[in-house]
Amino acid sequence: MLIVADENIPLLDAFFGDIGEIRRVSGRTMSSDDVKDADVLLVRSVTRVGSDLLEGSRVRFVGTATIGTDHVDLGWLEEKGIRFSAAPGCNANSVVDYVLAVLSLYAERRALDDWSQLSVGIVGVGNVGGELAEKLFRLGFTVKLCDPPRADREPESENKFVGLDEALACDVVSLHTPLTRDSAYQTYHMVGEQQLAGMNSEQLLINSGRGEVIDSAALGKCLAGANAPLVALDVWEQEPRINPDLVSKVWLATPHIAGYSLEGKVQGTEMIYQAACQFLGLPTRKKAGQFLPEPALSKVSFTSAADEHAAVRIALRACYDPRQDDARLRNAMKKPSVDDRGKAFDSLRRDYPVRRECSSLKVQLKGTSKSLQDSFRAIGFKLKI
Ligand SMILES: NC(=O)c1ccc[n+]([C@@H]2O[C@H](COP(=O)([O-])OP(=O)(O)OC[C@H]3O[C@@H](n4cnc5c(N)ncnc54)[C@H](O)[C@@H]3O)[C@@H](O)[C@H]2O)c1
Ligand SMILES: O=C(O)[C@H](O)[C@H](O)COP(=O)(O)O
Repeated sequence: MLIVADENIPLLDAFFGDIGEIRRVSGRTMSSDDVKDADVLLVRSVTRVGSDLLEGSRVRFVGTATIGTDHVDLGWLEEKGIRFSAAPGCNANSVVDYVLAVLSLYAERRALDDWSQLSVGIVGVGNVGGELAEKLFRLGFTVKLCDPPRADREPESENKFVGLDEALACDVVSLHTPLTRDSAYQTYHMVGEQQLAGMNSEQLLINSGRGEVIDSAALGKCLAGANAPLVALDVWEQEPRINPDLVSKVWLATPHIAGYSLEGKVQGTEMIYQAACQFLGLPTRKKAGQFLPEPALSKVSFTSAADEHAAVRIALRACYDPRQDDARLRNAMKKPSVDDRGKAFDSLRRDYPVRRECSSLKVQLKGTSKSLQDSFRAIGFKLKI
């Protein structure tokens, strides 16, 4: 059996080595020639999967080790009887760590001692947005949830959801929808000129869903004005050839790595391994946990944290600080040509340093209050008291 796989999928040999021969190819440039003899195709989000790639091939199973599926022509696969599986939720905790770290920096920028004074509008309340909401509720934030598909599906939860306008009026707005172009709830350019015009310089807009959910031309114009919101973008239109001018205008710019924790990536591989085994009628013998090493930073200690809010922010950013990724991306954007900048964007992602989730860090607390302990737990840290 031939398995053609994106070379950036971690632990291919460990999970798939005894199932078939593995051919690694570049996900970004994968061609129909690369896959024509394959039985199984394993991708991440940078490979467009549909008739152009697969017509005439032997592929019977396609797995994407990602949450998003906008790169896959699901209708065509179904029509051709090709089994498909994604990895829902695999890196949700990683994205939530990213958003919380951004929030902590924003609270400092606004000189807020207590970050939970901020209201947060979450647009798209699925695996990522739902996990974020849960953590923010536990931390005491005011949270507004916007998810029209769920609001329509769950009429009993009448007061649970708000409209987009109400979510966009919060201090912080975080986008977590899939990219869709042909549904009643289309998200392509969902945040455009009109929505941005309603925001102001006291607000923060975060996008770690898909770049095309924001109209970046409208965003560029808005950011040239005096009353624009602060913006943190992890995802961009036209990746990897993103607009350097937009990078220079946003507050935090990262190269689509919000979901790039080691846990998130390995769980993505594990989930498509499980689905492939089920399709092939094979037993599943391997688990992500077998392959996750002890984190290099496994413990931080606080003895009587005088400033409890600062303690939470310190621990959070000991795990993940988006400013390092921001600096790397800004540096990559100094390359003179579009091609070189695109390559640099992809290199930052391919050579991404090992990053562990907050849940991998043990926080040792001595003489600290119950409310501080609750905050650490809400974020997902393990506690030693
Ligand atoms: N930056 C990253 O590294 C990264 C990592 C993981 C996922 N993502 C992106 O985030 C997206 C969301 O991930 P998820 O795991 O929460 O997906 P999910 O499918 O679990 O949830 C998405 C939610 O968005 C809602 N939604 C759909 N259309 C909407 C609309 N028009 N307005 C408001 N809500 C709408 C859906 O009803 C659903 O509840 C993924 O599709 C992916 O594109 C990015
Ligand atoms: O959809 C996802 O899971 C994320 O966007 C994921 O982190 C994308 O990573 P990539 O496939 O581009 O490596």
